[in-house]
Amino acid sequence: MHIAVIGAGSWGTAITAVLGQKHHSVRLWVRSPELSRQIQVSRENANYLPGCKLPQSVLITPDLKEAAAGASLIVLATPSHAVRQTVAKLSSYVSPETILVNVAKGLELSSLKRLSETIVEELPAIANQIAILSGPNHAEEVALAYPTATVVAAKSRKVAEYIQDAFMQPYFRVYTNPDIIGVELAGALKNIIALGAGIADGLGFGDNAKSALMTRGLAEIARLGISMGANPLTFAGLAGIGDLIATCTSSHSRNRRAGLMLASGKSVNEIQTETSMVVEGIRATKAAYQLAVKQGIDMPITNQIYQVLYQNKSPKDAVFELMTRSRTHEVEEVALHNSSWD
Ligand SMILES: NC(=O)C1=CN([C@@H]2O[C@H](COP(=O)(O)OP(=O)(O)OC[C@H]3O[C@@H](n4cnc5c(N)ncnc54)[C@H](O)[C@@H]3O)[C@@H](O)[C@H]2O)C=CC1
Ligand SMILES: O=C(CO)COP(=O)(O)O
Repeated sequence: MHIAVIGAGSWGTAITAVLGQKHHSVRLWVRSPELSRQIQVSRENANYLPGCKLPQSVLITPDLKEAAAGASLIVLATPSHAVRQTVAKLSSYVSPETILVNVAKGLELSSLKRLSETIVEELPAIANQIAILSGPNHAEEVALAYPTATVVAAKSRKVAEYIQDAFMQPYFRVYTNPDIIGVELAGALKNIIALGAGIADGLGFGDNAKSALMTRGLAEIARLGISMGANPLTFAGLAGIGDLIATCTSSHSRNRRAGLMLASGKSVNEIQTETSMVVEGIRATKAAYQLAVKQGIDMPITNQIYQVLYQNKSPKDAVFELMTRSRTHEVEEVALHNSSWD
């Protein structure tokens, strides 16, 4: 099996280590020729994941053709904003048998499409071989071979199981799920709530606030997801609550860290300038805000974070507005009709 990993940020590098320990033919595409040379020599990506040694067998290259041509499995590990353009460049190296798994978490801002939808548009010939891998997976911990679990979602069970087998390691356990919509939306939208978790921590709130934010955050993620065709149970799984717990509580989370910076009064521009790594939640908040309007779905936390990011609202005012909204039920009206109070 020849595997290409496209993108050498933290996650692409950690995934290359996982796959390189198991497979002989793994190629890593690095956008910057200079960084590619450095990794080739040191076997380590000092810019994005220092300390993670890549096996000698892994080929490191800045040449997309050399990485991807002839690959039976392509792992797409760029940030979400680069997915469409990267896939378009890959199209000449994809064969009718190629399987592609996207590991970026986000939405396309210009179209509000899920990333798998944009990939299918660019690679219609392999539409049924496109999958998503998502879950509570910080690259820093995967690099240390700490026990980790994740989910691969694909239309076809055969494709999902092919990817499951390719990735499975004693420290990296992969589950399958046919719900691409749910897995993909859960991964993209949890980053918004992670910004909120950072804000809550930065303002000095306690466990009650964090717990309420995560629980009600998941409720609005699920509400939007279900309106778009997701399976509600996916949000109770690794890609849903699992990823939300990891990202809202971890010191590794870039989105949570960005939330801390927002609480300290920094603007979005300042945060993006000071952070060399991608903070997906900043774009995801704008996309989800627009999607919620389009779908007619109430997403109060997303709405407040949107105002903090893009309309200069103070985090404290956002918290006050969330806490003093008009009273509501915990469970959706439609579900209340099926439950048992009188
Ligand atoms: N870091 C992590 O632990 C995890 C990250 N992810 C997701 O994986 C995706 C990639 O994240 P990271 O590897 O963490 O990013 P990173 O911030 O560590 O690195 C970003 C990488 O993207 C490259 N890049 C930036 N703009 C590009 C463009 N226009 N075209 C091609 N490449 C470009 C950079 O050169 C760099 O290699 C994100 O969607 C992230 O949410 C998912 C799970 C875990
Ligand atoms: O999705 C991720 C880990 O699963 C990465 O995003 P954060 O760094 O914000 O947690």
